[in-house]
Amino acid sequence: MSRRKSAKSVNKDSETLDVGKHYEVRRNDGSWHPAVVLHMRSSDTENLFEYYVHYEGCDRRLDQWVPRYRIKNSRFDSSEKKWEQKDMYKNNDLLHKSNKRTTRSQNRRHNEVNHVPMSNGKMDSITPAFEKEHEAITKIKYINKVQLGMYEIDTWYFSPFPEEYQKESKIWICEYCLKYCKLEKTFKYHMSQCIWRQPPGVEVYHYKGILSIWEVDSSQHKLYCQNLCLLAKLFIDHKTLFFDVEPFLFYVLCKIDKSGAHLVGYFSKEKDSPDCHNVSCILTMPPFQKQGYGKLLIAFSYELSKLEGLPAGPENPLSDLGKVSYRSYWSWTLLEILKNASGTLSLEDLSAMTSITQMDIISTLQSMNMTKYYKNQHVICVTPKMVEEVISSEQYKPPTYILDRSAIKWKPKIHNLRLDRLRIQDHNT
Ligand SMILES: CC(=O)SCCNC(=O)CCNC(=O)[C@H](O)C(C)(C)COP(=O)(O)OP(=O)(O)OC[C@H]1O[C@@H](n2cnc3c(N)ncnc32)[C@H](O)[C@@H]1OP(=O)(O)O
Repeated sequence: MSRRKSAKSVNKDSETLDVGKHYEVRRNDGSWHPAVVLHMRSSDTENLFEYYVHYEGCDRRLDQWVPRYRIKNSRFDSSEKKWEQKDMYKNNDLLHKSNKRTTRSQNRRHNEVNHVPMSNGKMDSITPAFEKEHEAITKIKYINKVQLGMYEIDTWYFSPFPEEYQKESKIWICEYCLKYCKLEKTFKYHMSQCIWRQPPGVEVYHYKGILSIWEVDSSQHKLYCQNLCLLAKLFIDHKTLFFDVEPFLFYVLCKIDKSGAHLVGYFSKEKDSPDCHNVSCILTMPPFQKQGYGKLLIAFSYELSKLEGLPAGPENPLSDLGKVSYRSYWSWTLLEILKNASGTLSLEDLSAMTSITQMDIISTLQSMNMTKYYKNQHVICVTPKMVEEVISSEQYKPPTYILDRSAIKWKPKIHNLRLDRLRIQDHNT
C-alpha cells in the first residue's frame, strides 16, 4: 500500500487550510508570524498535508514548507495589522536593537535587508509586471537542501534544475566539477570517480596557498558554468542566466587545503559589457557568508576594472545583501583615499583611482553627508574632521580580507571588445 494517503483521506486527519489565505505560522525559531499559504502537498512522513508559506514582510528566501501543526487554525486577517513592524522583522538575521539609538547607516542597512521601500515608494528598478511574472514562475521552491562538500545547505529560492530533480527535497552536488545527483549513492559513486580537485580554467589569484580565484571561460567549460548558475540560483532571487552562459566569464573563489580547492563563491562578468558592468551576479555560498569573502570578490572585480582602465559597477538591481555589501565596500574604499588625501579631489579623480563609477561614488558620499549640490552638479564637500568621525564610528568596517594586488595574475584580454573599441575611439579623436 502506498505510504501517501489520498487527498480525501488526508482531509479527515486535520482541518485543511486554504491556499492564498493568511494564517499565523510558527517559524523555525519558535516565534509566530503572519504568513500566506502559497501551496500544499501531502507529506511523506505524516498523514497530513504540508504547506508552502511566505512570511509577510520578509524576503522570499525565508519561504518554506511547514507541517500542519505549525499553523494556527484560525485565519489571520492581514488588514488588522496587529503585527507591529518591529515584530515583523524581529527574527531576521539583521536586527534592529530596539533600545539602542541607530545610526543613519544602520537604518539604511536595516531597510535594505528588510525590504522597507524607499521614500519614493520604490524598491528597485524591476517593473511590477516583470516582478509578478517572476514571482509566479519561481513561487515554490522544491529543493530544500543541497549537499556541497561537507556542508548541507538550506536553499533560499527556486532554481530551474531539470524536472526530475525538482521533486527532490535534497540534491547532492560535487564541490569540484559541480555535477548534481538525485541520490546519495550516485553521488558517492561519482565522488569515488571524480578526478577534479579545483575549478577548470586559469588561476588568476593565488594568496599564500590559502585562497585562489579561477577565471573560467564559459565557451571552454560550458557545463561547469551552467551548473554553477543552477547552484547559484538557489541563493539569488533575480537571476536569469542559466543556459546561455557563453557571453560570460566566471571568477570562482576557493579556499585551498590539502584535499583541494573548495568553492566559496563567485561572480560572473560579461565578456563585452556595453553598460560597463564588472559584475553580473555575485554569490558567497551560505556557509561562508558574513566572513568577508563577498567584499574580497567585489574588490577583485574592481581590480580587474582598474587593470582595464575603465570605471564600472555591478549590474542592477542589486539584492538586499548585494546593496549592503557594495555600500560597505564603496564607503571603505573612498574613506581610505579621503583620509590620506591632501589638496582637492574631484569625482573624476576618485573614479579614476578606484574604477567605481561617479554615480556610485556620489550615492556613497551622499549617504555619509559628504556632498553638496552646487550649480547643478554634485561636489565633494568633506573635511578631515568629517572623515575622522565616520572612520571612528561603527559604520567604518575595514575588510577582513584585503586583496593582495601582487597575487593577481591577470591581464585584460583581446576579447574585451569594448575596451578595444574605446581605445580605438580614443586614438581617433
Ligand atoms: C549584482 C548582483 O549579483 S546582486 C545579488 C547579490 N547576491 C546575492 O544576493 C546572493 C546571496 N547573497 C550573497 O551571496 C552574499 O550575501 C553577498 C555576496 C551579497 C555578500 O557576501 P558575504 O561573503 O556575506 O559578504 P561579506 O562577508 O564581505 O559582508 C559584506 C557586508 O554585508 C554584510 N552582510 C552579509 N550578510 C548579511 C546578512 N545576512 N545580514 C546583514 N548583513 C549582512 C556584512 O556584515 C558586511 O557588512 P560590513 O562590511 O559592514 O561588516
